[in-house]
Amino acid sequence: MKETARLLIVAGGTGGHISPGLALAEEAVARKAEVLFLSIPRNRGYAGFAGMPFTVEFYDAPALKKDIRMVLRFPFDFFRALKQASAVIRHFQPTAVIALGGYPSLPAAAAAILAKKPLFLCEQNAVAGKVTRMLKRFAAMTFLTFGEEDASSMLTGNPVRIKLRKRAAPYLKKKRTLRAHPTVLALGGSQGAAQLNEMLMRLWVEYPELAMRLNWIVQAGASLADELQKRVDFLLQAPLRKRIAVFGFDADIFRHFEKADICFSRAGAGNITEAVLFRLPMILLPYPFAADNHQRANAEVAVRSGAALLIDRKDTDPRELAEALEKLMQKSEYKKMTERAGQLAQPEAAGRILDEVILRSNP
Ligand SMILES: CC(=O)N[C@H]1[C@@H](OP(=O)(O)OP(=O)(O)OC[C@H]2O[C@@H](n3ccc(=O)[nH]c3=O)[C@H](O)[C@@H]2O)O[C@H](CO)[C@@H](O)[C@@H]1O
Repeated sequence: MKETARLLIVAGGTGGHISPGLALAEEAVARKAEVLFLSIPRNRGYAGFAGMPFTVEFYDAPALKKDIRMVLRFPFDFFRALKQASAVIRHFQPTAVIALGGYPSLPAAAAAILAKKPLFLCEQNAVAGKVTRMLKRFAAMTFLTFGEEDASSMLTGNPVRIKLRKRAAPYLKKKRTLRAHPTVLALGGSQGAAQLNEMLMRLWVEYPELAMRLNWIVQAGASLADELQKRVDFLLQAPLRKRIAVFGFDADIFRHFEKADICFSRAGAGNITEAVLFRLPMILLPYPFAADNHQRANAEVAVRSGAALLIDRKDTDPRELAEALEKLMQKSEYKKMTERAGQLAQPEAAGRILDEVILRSNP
């Protein structure tokens, strides 16, 4: 990369958008580019911003909600954010603007188009979000985590932070074999998932023999972990209790990936991207109310690749989970799925995206 590359990276909202944005920013700084990261005030306290080697600024991108007052105010709020983003662009003079999707990207992407700066989009999900659909035709390129490439999009995978790539590298290199007491890592996503917690609780109660053949690490969500722990303590016998570790949220989630043999999780793009980097076969329980049912579409990609089994239900019946676990505990099935998970991994996503951005924006 030439010294003059100046990248404006726009990401806000949940970790699922910000984290790949940070991965791109880190990679760009490692290549000696100048980076300005633009987010929204709600994310001011986001832990991942601490100690980053680039400036983070905030602007007031309005949310696209179905509330009548917000809809009426939207044009004014959007225009204010557009002016703020235009000022940032005038001042920083980026050679390219990379938007990570979601409403926090929209005014800055519009400002980039008006200022005739090359715009690049990253879409994390198998069903493109509203903002990606709106902006795609104006973008120099759209980078996809999942799905089919076309003339205006490239399948690169979802960028992951350098630290995670380093920690996952040994797992991606070596073959996994099924251990005598495999560890299931259950992930509810950044907020936790009550349905997933309850399905596990029922499995432990209704299938105690199966439960005793496994160890369990459960990321239950910050607001849900205490309740799950209380029920574990109250309802389960000591030998099974000892096999279960529950926590709410851990900024260092990767140490749990390092201990796991099987991943049972929601089908967020981040969860899937990270699990396959550790070659973990997955049992996916998509969040049924996600926009355009995108978690189901994400899960289907992993299932078609042979890296995951799907549980598509809104209730907490644990029968399919028990069946999926039994299937994964067959050595040949486990081996096949862990290999397929490794094939889905895209550890070089950030590098590939930056190569393309630099090439097409030609600083
Ligand atoms: C409910 C919903 O609509 N969720 C969406 C949201 O998910 P969300 O923002 O929750 O992000 P993902 O599910 O993609 O990833 C969760 C992230 O949280 C991290 N983590 C999780 C638990 C923990 O204890 N510590 C920790 O650091 C994981 O490492 C991962 O990076 O944005 C994603 C990207 O657009 C979408 O694919 C998801 O469908």
